Amino acid sequence: MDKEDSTTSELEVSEREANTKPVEPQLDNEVEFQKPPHVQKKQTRLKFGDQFYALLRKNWRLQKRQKKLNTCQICFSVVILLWLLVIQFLVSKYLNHKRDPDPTPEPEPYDYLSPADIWYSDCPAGSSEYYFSTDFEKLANYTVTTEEGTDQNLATTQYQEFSSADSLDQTLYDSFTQDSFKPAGAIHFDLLNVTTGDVKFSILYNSSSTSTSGSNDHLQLDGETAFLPTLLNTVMRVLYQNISSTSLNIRAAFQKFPIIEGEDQLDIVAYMLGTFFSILLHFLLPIFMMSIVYEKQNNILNIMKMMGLRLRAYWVSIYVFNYLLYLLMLVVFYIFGFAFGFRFFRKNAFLSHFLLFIIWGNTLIAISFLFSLLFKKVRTASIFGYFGVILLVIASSVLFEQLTSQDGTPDSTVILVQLIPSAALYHGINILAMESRLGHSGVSMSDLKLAVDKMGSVYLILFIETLVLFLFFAIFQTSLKTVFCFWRRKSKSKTLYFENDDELDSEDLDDRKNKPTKEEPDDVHRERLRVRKSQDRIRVLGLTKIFKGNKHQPDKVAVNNLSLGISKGECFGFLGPNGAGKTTTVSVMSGLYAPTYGNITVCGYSVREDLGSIHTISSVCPQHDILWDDLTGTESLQFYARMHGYKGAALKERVETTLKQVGLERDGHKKIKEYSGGMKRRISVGCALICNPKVLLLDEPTTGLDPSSKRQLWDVIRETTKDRAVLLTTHSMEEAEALCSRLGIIVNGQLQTIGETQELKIRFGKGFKFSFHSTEESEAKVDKFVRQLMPNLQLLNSLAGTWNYEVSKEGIVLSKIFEELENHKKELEIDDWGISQTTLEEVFLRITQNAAMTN
Ligand SMILES: Nc1ncnc2c1ncn2[C@@H]1O[C@H](COP(=O)(O)OP(=O)(O)OP(=O)(O)O)[C@@H](O)[C@H]1O
Repeated sequence: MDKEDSTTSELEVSEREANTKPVEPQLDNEVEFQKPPHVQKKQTRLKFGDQFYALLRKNWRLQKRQKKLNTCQICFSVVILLWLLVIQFLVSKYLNHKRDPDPTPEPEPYDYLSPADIWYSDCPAGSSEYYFSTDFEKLANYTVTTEEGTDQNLATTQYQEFSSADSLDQTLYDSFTQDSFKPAGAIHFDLLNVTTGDVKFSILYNSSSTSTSGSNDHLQLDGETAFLPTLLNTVMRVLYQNISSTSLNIRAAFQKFPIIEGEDQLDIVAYMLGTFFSILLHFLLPIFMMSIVYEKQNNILNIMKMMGLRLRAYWVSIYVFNYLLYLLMLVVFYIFGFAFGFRFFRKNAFLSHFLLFIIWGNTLIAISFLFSLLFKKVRTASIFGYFGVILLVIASSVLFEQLTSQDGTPDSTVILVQLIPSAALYHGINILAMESRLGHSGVSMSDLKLAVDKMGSVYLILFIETLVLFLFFAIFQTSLKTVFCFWRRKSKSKTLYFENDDELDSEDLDDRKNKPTKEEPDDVHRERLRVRKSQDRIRVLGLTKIFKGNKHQPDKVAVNNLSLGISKGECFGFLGPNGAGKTTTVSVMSGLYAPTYGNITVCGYSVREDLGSIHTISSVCPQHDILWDDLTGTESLQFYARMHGYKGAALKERVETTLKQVGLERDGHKKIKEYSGGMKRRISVGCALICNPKVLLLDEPTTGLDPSSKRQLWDVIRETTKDRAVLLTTHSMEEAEALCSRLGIIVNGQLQTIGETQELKIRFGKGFKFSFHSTEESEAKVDKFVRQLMPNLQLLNSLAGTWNYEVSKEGIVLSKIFEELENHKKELEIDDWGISQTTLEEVFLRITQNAAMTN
């Protein structure tokens, strides 16, 4: 088995084992890492299922709290359906008219017909069924000669004959009142004299439809009569060819079929459904987009990634959750659609529209995923979403109608327009609306061939489009990035990335493109060499992070060849001015960014290869509070705990412990938006602590806190440092002094110094600060006295009787100074005096100023 295979199978086994318990790292030994990182057994990753479940619960909770939006969602469907109902009602009331029954409509006046009027050479041979009211059967046996001269028998046309005109009329009338077969037309002979050539007949036609199946309910007056030529042509051919008299005397009249009682309605709603249902079914698009963009805008997605979120779990959970929302909307849509009695729902087979809507739900989510990549702000996404949806629906329906309204529009054009998914949806709804409008019986799934002919292409097109949209999204979201990273790693790993630390020696540094631009300080260099051989929990090994620039901006080297190590039980203070590269280092450590060069190992796992393992043992508290306003403190903690595999009693206990740890046990039930700034900071630290990490990254955890909250949080950090490696970035020297055993100061991405706090003060402080306060008259005297006492004294400032000096360490004997000053205090009229060591703040300022001067 090769290395890759063995790693995979071990990973699978450990994932299976971890099914029943939260992911707990097993690394807490005295000697933590026996082997070089790249050959260690991989730690299990956070599980997809746990993350999926945590995300689903979180989304559900947030959705439940959006009461206004939920009500709006439900109401919108109902309002649209009600609106259509009102339109139909108004049209019925004011535009439709009642139809009185007429079982025997009067024929129009008879007229003489000449052959030129009735001879249709291209008339198809009729295969429809016709009714005849007289003894016409004998004519059927005569042959008909077509234009081309081939013989055609009238017998191919089915017919039924009746003994009288009345019985024919009655049968036709009944065929409309009962659900029986409906003929296309009938001939009612008043006179048929074969010998004299006198013929008089009425042609009865069903003006409601050209086909026999189209007039189930009642007759309509606007139908076409395309079948007439067939009928008439057949009869006339027979007459001309078989009546023996040379002078034909034909009189014919048209007569409508009998009319049954009813209403002639204009089914205006059927023509509006395409657009209105489309709007309704697009309505969730902006909501889907906004929820995705919200997490992007507030950096929540990035932080979740830093906390170990697997992108696949994230997108699958959004997909499933949004689809459930869509189904919920569909249920409301169906309930009211059926309740309001829309023909669309009643007449078409359920499967015909359900299938369309089910596929469209997927298409909608795919569109929302893709569009959400375009926006960074919720506001822009919502404006674009709402206006865009209406524009999209109207434009696609107008475009579809314009390009396909002509008779004989080629299929290719219809398919081409449907490349816009909204146009395909519009087309599908329109087909079903037209098939179920008044006078039509809807699409029936029992005639599968017909159903597939009508709707098959729409389903197929939407289905393919959905797959393509998801594919595009996957490419834009991940694949390209993965391919790019893989290619970069391949091409650079040889020279820039050292898998085995033993390969690194000082010469390697010079080989690197990111070699130090100037001689690096001794302490920094010593740390670089130390960390290579160390077993520290965090090992930063020659890390360089370069952000790619663009046309207007050059590349930005945020971190430059940084090496440092942090061991268990150590809280390392990472100091530096704004933009120094602290957050970038933390981000690389937690996997948000890949290192450009160099590497970081956490408990032996490399950020380049074992990020999944790193996320099970490390946690980060970001610089800004990234929490969901509508979740409570407890729910926020539950979310991160679930992501790390905690369930049931273990979850409850862990959340309670953490709430207590950060001093929020009484406020867990409050929503985050009701928290003060300090409480938010504490819950953020809680979110980082909830998974009991081996390595804790705290990025300015106390920024913006009042002194008392700050001290409370310090206690939490101090307590938690005991069995963890903690990296703390801060701008507060007081905080660094209170919490950190070692400090590193970074400026412009380069580590300037590293060491223990006290050591740095001694090293970088010029010595001591001396100050005194005296009466105005004696100031000069005291100044002269102290200058004699401490020859290296340098006046910093004098203000309102207080004089401040700096004095170097050389030649200073503190006990002698104390003695002399106390002895002469009264005589010199000194009210107060003091001597103190240089503060960390001064060290920091000195180092950053030096760095600025040398750069
Ligand atoms: N995604 C990014 N793209 C481009 N440049 C970036 C990006 N993130 C950070 N930078 C740049 O990298 C440099 C280091 O930024 P970083 O946020 O790490 O500094 P910092 O020390 O954390 O500062 P602060 O104390 O203000 O948080 C800055 O110049 C910043 O503008």
